[in-house]
Amino acid sequence: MIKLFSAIREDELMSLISSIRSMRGSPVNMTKKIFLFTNCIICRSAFGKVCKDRGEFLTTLKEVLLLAAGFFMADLYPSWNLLHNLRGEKTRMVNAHKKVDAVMKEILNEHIENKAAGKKGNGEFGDEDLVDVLLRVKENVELQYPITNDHIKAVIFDIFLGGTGSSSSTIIWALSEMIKNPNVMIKAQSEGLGECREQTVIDGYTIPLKARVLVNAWALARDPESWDDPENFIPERFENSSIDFMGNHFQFIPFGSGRRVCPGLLLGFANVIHPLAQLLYHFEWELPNGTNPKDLDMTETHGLTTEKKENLYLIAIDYRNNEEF
Ligand code: HEM
Repeated sequence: MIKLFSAIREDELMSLISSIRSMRGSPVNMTKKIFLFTNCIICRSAFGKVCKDRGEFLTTLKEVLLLAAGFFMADLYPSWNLLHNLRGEKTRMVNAHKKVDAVMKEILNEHIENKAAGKKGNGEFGDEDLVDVLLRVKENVELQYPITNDHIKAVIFDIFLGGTGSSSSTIIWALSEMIKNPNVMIKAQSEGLGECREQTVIDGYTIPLKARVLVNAWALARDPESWDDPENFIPERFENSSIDFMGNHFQFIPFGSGRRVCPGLLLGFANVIHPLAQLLYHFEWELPNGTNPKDLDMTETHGLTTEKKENLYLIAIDYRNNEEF
């Protein structure tokens, strides 16, 4: 499946490289470009095409990413109704939900109509896409818990949400770290490139039934007991190391671990590694206005994915203009 989508990745990558090339040395808002890029890959892979009114929908998607994991007083005191809309969060959530639901409904209805008109599948290659498969399962398979259109809309949105920001912010952080650590960039370029089900006691702490447990993956990856010089970007630390990102080594779990491990792990990996390698292969990168890489703002935002707060603007210097992909 991941291989099947490689044609889509290549196509989007080619457009990305050409559009950066066309900027001819002017600053490029890489944050925006890469977010659109990963979203196109996800939409084309899962739903057969990019969605209509994409600009507005992506703004809503960003709002949802922020709202879904922001800090709200009402989470601490859920029975205090007054707190629920203290700073307008509830209104923002309801509005965002309405917009998202309208887009999901449109995707779903289009699939239902195409099916009724006899189309075999809505995938880019004429076969079934994810929504077609879910609709088929809904209609033809006897399930203990039948799925409804609302479930399908929720899955589509999960894919949008899980697949877009996660991959794009990984690329943006990797580019930003490499701008700050030019030796790593040069090296890379020269290489060519839960929820608790039963009461448990862990380490003397009682985890009550149904407690919401959040594993602090950020702290694990920065634990000086597991990592030398953990605050610094030293990708070489993974060379000749048995630790990988598949969820088996608890010092490093960027995709989570266990039964709730990221189901998009392989797709996410493919969506990050190849584009990043191509961006490094085709261009030299500089900060605009002669900014010193050491001064690049690396402030993080709070949200479902940890985005870089300030957009990353870069100047691409085209040094492989005529070479093939
Ligand atoms: C670099 C890219 C990605 C990263 C770093 C990432 C990371 C994660 C993490 C940390 C989780 C939580 C795991 C846990 O709770 O233990 C997760 C869950 C999830 N991810 Fe990803 N992800 C990426 C790409 C994707 C893609 C491409 C998709 C889908 C197309 C996706 C869909 C999901 C979904 C649906 C879940 C929820 C799974 C569940 O709760 O059962 N992710 N991801």
